[in-house]
Amino acid sequence: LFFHCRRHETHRPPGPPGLPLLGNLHQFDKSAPHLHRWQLSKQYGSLMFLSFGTVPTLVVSSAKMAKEVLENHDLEVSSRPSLVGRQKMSYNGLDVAFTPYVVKEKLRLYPPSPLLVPREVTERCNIAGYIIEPKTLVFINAWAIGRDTEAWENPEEFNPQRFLSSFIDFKGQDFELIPFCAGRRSCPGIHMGALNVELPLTNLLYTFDWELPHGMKREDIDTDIKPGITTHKKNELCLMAKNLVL
Ligand code: HEM
Repeated sequence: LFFHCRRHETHRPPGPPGLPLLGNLHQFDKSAPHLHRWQLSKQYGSLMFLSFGTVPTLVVSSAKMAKEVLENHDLEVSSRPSLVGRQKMSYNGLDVAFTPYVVKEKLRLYPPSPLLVPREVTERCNIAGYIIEPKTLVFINAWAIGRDTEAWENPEEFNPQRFLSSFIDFKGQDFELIPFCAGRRSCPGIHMGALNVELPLTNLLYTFDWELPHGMKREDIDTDIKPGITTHKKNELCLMAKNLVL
């Protein structure tokens, strides 16, 4: 078994060294895994190898590599590990502001599921020259891809206007914006999900004028998120609804 593992190690993408049996589990940051893996990917590259105990894991952190995995290797990387079967998805997008551009910008910077839903490799495949073995878990880090400096200008800036002069959409064709992922296992509820964000939000904004509570300034609004599989605001945003438009 030892030699078997060593032989495959030479074909693996780069990644932080791990401990015997534990792999990289001891380095696992439960509170913000997408941030931790994004930081690691800056050191080890946008196709990075981790071991969670005995489970081999790939982390994809750039638009280019997401295209390679989800388009060129869509078939081999389209299974699901059984552990995620009952994960709940969140459709709460009510912390975003107006118009589809803003929805897109929100989905870029705060994807509802930052590490998307893990996949499992079923067939041995070559990704970017590396040999990836069956049973490897694949995480596509949508959080990192939304901040990919090769794909986005000033990626950390919340600037919905960037979509006014661009055709980039979240339908799974443009790999720099994949909150619903892409390929044959992408979200079948994409249209319902997007409408559930856009319609309530549009109605709320059309019907009321909104103000910050007395004494609160724009700069006081924080965008921190709670640790978890899906994105929830850490601190609630309280707004005052005024002037009902009849
Ligand atoms: C803003 C709302 C939503 C977001 C961001 C979202 C995101 C996702 C993501 C990232 C995946 C994994 C896709 C992949 O691995 O390629 C997924 C899968 C899935 N989603 Fe959604 N989703 C949303 C709403 C919905 C809704 C409204 C439904 C159903 C009415 C739905 C049903 C599903 C199902 C059944 C899968 C599993 C598909 C498969 O494994 O083949 N989603 N979703």
